[in-house]
Amino acid sequence: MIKKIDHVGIAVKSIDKALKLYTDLYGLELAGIEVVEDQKVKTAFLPLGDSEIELLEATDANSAIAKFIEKKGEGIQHIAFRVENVEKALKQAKEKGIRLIDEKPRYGAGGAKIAFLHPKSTQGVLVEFCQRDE
Ligand SMILES: C[C@H](C(=O)O)C(=O)SCCNC(=O)CCNC(=O)[C@H](O)C(C)(C)COP(=O)(O)OP(=O)(O)OC[C@H]1O[C@@H](n2cnc3c(N)ncnc32)[C@H](O)[C@@H]1OP(=O)(O)O
Ligand SMILES: [Co+2]
Repeated sequence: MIKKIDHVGIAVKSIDKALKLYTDLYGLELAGIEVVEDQKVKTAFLPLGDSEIELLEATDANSAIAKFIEKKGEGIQHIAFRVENVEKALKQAKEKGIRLIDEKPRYGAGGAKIAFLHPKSTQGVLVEFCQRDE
C-alpha cells in the first residue's frame, strides 16, 4: 500500500530561522514555500533523496502546528507516506479499525490529496497518506 516516505513534517516556530540550518548546514535546496489555508500552515519543502523535508509553521493559533508546539515544542510532527490512492488507503485503514482524522482527502501542498490517521491508532505516529498525481 505505501510506496515510499513522501515527506517528514517538522513543526517549527519560524521557517525562516529553521531554513538556515537545512540550507546552510545540511546543504538542502528550498523547493518552495506554500501556505495551506485549510491546514492553517505555511510549508517549506526541501527535497532529500527520494523524499522531502516539510517545515511547518502555524499561520493561526488554532493550527494543529501551533497546538503541537505549545504542548511538545518544535520537532517531528508527522510522517507522510505516498500512496496510489488516498480514498482506497483510507478505506483499507478504516476496515482494519484504524481511527481516521480525515474521512475524506483534503488539499495538501503542491496540490496533493492528503488525509491523516489518528496517532492513537498508529503507535503514536501521526501518519499522513499523500497522493500526488505526477
Ligand atoms: C498541508 C501539509 C501537507 O503535507 O501538504 C501538512 O502536512 S498539514 C500538517 C498539519 N495538520 C495536521 O497535523 C492535521 C492532523 N492533525 C490533527 O488533526 C491534530 O494535530 C491531532 C488530532 C493529531 C492532535 O490534535 P490535538 O493536538 O488537538 O489533540 P491532543 O493534543 O489532544 O492529542 C491527542 C493525542 O494525540 C497525541 N498527539 C498530538 N499530536 C501528535 C503528533 N503530531 N504525533 C503523535 N501524537 C500526537 C497527543 O500527545 C495526545 O496523546 P495523549 O492523549 O496520550 O497525550
Ligand atoms: Co505533510
